[in-house]
Amino acid sequence: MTTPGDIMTTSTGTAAGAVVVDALAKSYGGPTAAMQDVTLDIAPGESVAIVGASGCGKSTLLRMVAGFERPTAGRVLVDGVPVTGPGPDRGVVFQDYGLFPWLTVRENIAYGLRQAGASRREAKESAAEHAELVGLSRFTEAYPHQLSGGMQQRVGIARVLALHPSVLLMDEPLGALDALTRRQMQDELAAIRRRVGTTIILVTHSIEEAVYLADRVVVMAGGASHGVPGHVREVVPVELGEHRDTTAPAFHALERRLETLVHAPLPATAAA
Ligand SMILES: Nc1ncnc2c1ncn2[C@@H]1O[C@H](COP(=O)(O)OP(=O)(O)OP(=O)(O)O)[C@@H](O)[C@H]1O
Repeated sequence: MTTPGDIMTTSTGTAAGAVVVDALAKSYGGPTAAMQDVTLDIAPGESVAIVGASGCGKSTLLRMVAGFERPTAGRVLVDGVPVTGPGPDRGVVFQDYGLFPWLTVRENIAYGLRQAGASRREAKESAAEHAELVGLSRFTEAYPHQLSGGMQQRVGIARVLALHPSVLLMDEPLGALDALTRRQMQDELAAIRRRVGTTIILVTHSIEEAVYLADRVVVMAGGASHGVPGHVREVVPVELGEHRDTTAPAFHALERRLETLVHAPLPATAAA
């Protein structure tokens, strides 16, 4: 079995985790499509945050990459392979941890591994390694209700990472946490990312979180309820190095630029 620090490769030996979103569209049948013509090229190991006003299609995009929903048009490719449904190459972390309350931390992390065919011993060892990766070595025998929200989400992340996805998809993973825990978990996510090197696509309402964690921030706009299909307004690179200081002037300047982009009005002609 691979360990948390291993770099994943495809069967051709190239680094895994390349995501191509190609002219993606989704309509739920209303007068305006939820999303239209969304194209993104995400490199292996890249961390991309998706931000935008409510209803612009962030979660819809993530669900289509996850394979939970089929696009109306366009396609998603992961390492060159079209996404036709959920798959082990993509791990999904949701806001509501989704842990089994009757299983311990170790059992929760091991569960997916056992389902994927790992032996009891392999699953146990890997669960212990991944509990350590997220700083929960001392809590492997605890049950979810004995843990704080932040700790439960760490279990949720460890459980997904134990399956060694080449792409980690996260929809507001820290949204249910208080501000202080959220900040700690952002540090944790940044550290995990440096260690594991998985491609990350993160949907967040927090511009600060996006600037803190991402290599690029995708700003989406529009949405069915705005009368304009959801679309990519701009993709902004975050060139602030590996260890970021949220109090630095350059950090604030980028936050302000992104806030302005997120809240910019839709073109009058398009919205008409
Ligand atoms: N299952 C569904 N059936 C019908 N409409 C849907 C469905 N899921 C999403 N939509 C619509 O698609 C649009 C995009 O929704 P989505 O949840 O992707 O937006 P979002 O940017 O993630 O929003 P938020 O920031 O509020 O979570 C919205 O207008 C929403 O009402």
